[in-house]
Amino acid sequence: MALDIKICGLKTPDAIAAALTGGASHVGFIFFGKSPRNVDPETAGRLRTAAQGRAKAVAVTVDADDAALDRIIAAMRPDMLQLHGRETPERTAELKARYGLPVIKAFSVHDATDLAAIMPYRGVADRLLFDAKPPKGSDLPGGNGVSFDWRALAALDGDVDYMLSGGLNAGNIAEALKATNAPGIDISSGVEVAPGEKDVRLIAEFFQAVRAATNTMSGAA
Ligand SMILES: O=C(O)c1ccccc1NCC(=O)[C@H](O)[C@H](O)COP(=O)(O)O
Repeated sequence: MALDIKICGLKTPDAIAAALTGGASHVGFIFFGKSPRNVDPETAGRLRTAAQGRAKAVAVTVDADDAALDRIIAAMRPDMLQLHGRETPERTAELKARYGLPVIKAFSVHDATDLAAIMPYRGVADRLLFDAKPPKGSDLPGGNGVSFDWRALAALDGDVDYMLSGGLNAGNIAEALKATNAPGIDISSGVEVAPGEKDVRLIAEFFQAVRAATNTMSGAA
């Protein structure tokens, strides 16, 4: 099965073009005021057109209310919604029904005990995303550029569809894929030169590293 690759926190046409050229399956737009990657819905709506028919455009929100989500959905027309806050299973189901969109639910992980949190979301969220816990003092629930111990995911049932996230970069993606065999990966800070500033060269290098890693793994199988 092909590996899904989400480049998240995109804000410029150049960065989106680099993500699509590299072969991103998903491109993510952040709607969170405190984030250096925050975009307004209208800007995201213009930017996401480049991805039409090439990659899924994901709206990333954090405990957003209906009014904020209505505006995002109307202006951006996302293919998927990513819930990166404390949205309950009930709220997740409600949003899926309200917008008729597939939902990615994010979970923060430190060790295998954190995986118990996913149980009530199974059959509700379409996909899970495992991210590291934010460092102390961070204002951001995601996009912190920190990893968790990937061995925590060894306890997962084989049929859980998820994206591995948190502190990935060209230097560690081979090890991350080897440790987890994740069906999808998600990256933001690892392709930036400063918080919120994507770099087209780093994006290209990340895709190269992913290709090298997956070629090595398929050769070894
Ligand atoms: O990236 C942000 O600024 C952000 C802010 C608020 C909620 C979620 C956010 N990012 C969500 C993502 O999917 C990131 O790609 C993920 O957390 C990984 O980020 P990184 O560790 O920087 O690669």
